[in-house]
Amino acid sequence: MSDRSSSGPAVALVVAAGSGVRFGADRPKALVELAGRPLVAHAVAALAAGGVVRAVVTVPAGREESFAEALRDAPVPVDLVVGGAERQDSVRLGLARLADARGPILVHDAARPLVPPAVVAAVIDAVRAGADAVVPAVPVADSIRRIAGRTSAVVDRASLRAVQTPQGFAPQALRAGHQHVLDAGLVVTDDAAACEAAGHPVSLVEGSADSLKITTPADLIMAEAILVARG
Ligand SMILES: Nc1ccn([C@@H]2O[C@H](COP(=O)(O)OP(=O)(O)OP(=O)(O)O)[C@@H](O)[C@H]2O)c(=O)n1
Ligand SMILES: C[C@](O)(CO)[C@H](O)COP(=O)(O)O
Repeated sequence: MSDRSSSGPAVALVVAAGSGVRFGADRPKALVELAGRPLVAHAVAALAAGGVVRAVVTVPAGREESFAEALRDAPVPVDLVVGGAERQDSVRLGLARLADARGPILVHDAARPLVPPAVVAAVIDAVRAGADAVVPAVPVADSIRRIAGRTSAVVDRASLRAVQTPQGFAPQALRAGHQHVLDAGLVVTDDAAACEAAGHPVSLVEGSADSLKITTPADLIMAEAILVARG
């Protein structure tokens, strides 16, 4: 736990520099439109509605203009930073632009456009309350099996959670986590794992089924249905 995490406004690092190979669009996935608006614009608006006052967005090299256009009407100031080869590289590069951040830093996938503001606010509140690293998570719906050679073994899903973003951090914990990952040559799939590898505890708050990650075109259909249901 940290006692230095609440002394500034909450800011966001939105990772949007992926190409979206599994989605297979004619443009970077974060620029794909959901209800006529790019995913990255939905994501920034959702973070702002939850209490974030500024966003750094990582973008693919050479696509700065398209992203600036997509975020022209963003409700908070946005800085664009060219991302890296892997997600963790993009986070590290974006983090360098947030060297002055003193309050909670929320790292969010542009590919999760429909995170409810209440989840964003819960993450911010948990960091302000002193947590180093906070993850929104949801119970696992499927039965789970672990591969064991040529057979497999059931895993008790009651103790498992599926991890979402935005993940919230005390700034020094997030910086230490990504420095550790870089120094040790580790590969992590999310930022809580980076902090954990550096010795910081990770807290959970309740995530939301609405906050699905758009990975394939089928996910976009699901997101459209969620928007219709929201009215
Ligand atoms: N080098 C990378 C890779 C990913 N991301 C971002 O990290 C988030 C989660 O990644 P994912 O959904 O897997 O996106 P892609 O890497 O673009 O997808 P794919 O693996 O299908 O190419 C996305 O918002 C993506 O833009 C990033 O900023 N920089
Ligand atoms: C950060 C993340 O969305 C948490 O579930 C996930 O780890 C991203 O994984 P991906 O392989 O980059 O899609």
